[in-house]
Amino acid sequence: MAILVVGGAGYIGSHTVRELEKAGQQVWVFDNLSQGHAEAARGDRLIRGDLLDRAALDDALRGRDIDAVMHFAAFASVPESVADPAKYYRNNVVGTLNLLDAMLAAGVTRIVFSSTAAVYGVPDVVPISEESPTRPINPYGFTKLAIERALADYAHAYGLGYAVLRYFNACGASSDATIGEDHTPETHLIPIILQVALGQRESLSIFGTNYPTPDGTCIRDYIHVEDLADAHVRALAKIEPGRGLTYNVGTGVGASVRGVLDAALQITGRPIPAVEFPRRPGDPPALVASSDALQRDLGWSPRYPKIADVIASAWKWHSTHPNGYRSR
Ligand SMILES: NC(=O)c1ccc[n+]([C@@H]2O[C@H](COP(=O)([O-])OP(=O)(O)OC[C@H]3O[C@@H](n4cnc5c(N)ncnc54)[C@H](O)[C@@H]3O)[C@@H](O)[C@H]2O)c1
Ligand SMILES: O=c1ccn([C@@H]2O[C@H](COP(=O)(O)OP(=O)(O)O[C@H]3O[C@H](CO)[C@@H](O)[C@H](O)[C@H]3O)[C@@H](O)[C@H]2O)c(=O)[nH]1
Repeated sequence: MAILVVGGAGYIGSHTVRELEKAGQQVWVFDNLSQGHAEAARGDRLIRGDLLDRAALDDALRGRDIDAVMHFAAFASVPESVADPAKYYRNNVVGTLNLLDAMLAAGVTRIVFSSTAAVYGVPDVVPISEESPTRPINPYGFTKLAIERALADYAHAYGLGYAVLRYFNACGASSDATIGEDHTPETHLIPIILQVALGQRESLSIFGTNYPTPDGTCIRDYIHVEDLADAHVRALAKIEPGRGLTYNVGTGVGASVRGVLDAALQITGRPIPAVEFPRRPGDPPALVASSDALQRDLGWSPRYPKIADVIASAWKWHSTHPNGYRSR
């Protein structure tokens, strides 16, 4: 198959490109490099373009016999979406509708879409199954839920086939540590903790210590980026025209902010000072996935179920690339 990976120069997209190539697929990357890195994408297969530019999308999809799209391109920071929702609705919703329309015009009928645990808001029950109510508590989550709805309607009306993957917290790096996480500015917990361990930041700010969790800090389900990539390859193979699949992707095990910090202290053997701060707007107390459906239907299981292994993988990348892709 020929697959257009939109946002394929970014963190999760670039790892999925590798997994697709391992599976023998022909891959093209479409990315505006606003967050992504040319070094993370296959140079000769990188098409520089923007989701908001319909002509660029038409060009990318036509003439390459594209069979399917994997769509990673979005803005993805919860606090930023609270501060600047317009930026999120424009890129994540308008941009994606542009892509769907370009796909229909080019006769491309299969898409895997990066959704998020943020569609659940504050869940009634943890672990969260796909049937849990979707009630986002931040604009980022609403942008992803809006596209989930559009995909269902496009499937019904136009015969689009899709898989929605609701990722929990992506982390880690490729097993050979040649590609990994490099966001500017970095907002994610694990890279920030490792930057403190490397002496690049003075301390970790712990956002909220009075949540209704055992140690008072937020709990998240940290899913390794290669496990996410594997889920994409499996989901793509199951897509059928006019039908939609929706799966959570997580380990089923939660780790608190303090728990992640303790594991990082052990793995790095370095001092990691931490300072307590008030809660960050838009953060639910606990998000942990039930991925039973993904395991049952697609035969998927996480290769990195333990937080210590995830942090060790991230540490291998960050300690060998202290300045991300600029370290080369
Ligand atoms: N990182 C996580 O923990 C996480 C969790 C759940 C869902 N997601 C979703 O997964 C996807 C990928 O996340 P990531 O962490 O790899 O992010 P990322 O920022 O590393 O990758 C996104 C890529 O999309 C590109 N992009 C953004 N807007 C674009 C546009 N208008 N036109 C063309 N390219 C554009 C960026 O340059 C970047 O390369 C996102 O959709 C995100 O919402 C991420
Ligand atoms: O310096 C920091 C950074 C984060 N946190 C906390 O650590 C947890 C994880 O935060 P972060 O790594 O920023 O991820 P989330 O806000 O949980 O969001 C990620 O995970 C979501 C799915 O759960 C995705 O949708 C988002 O795109 C992705 O950024 C949260 O409780 C934060 O409050 C801190 O205490 N200090």
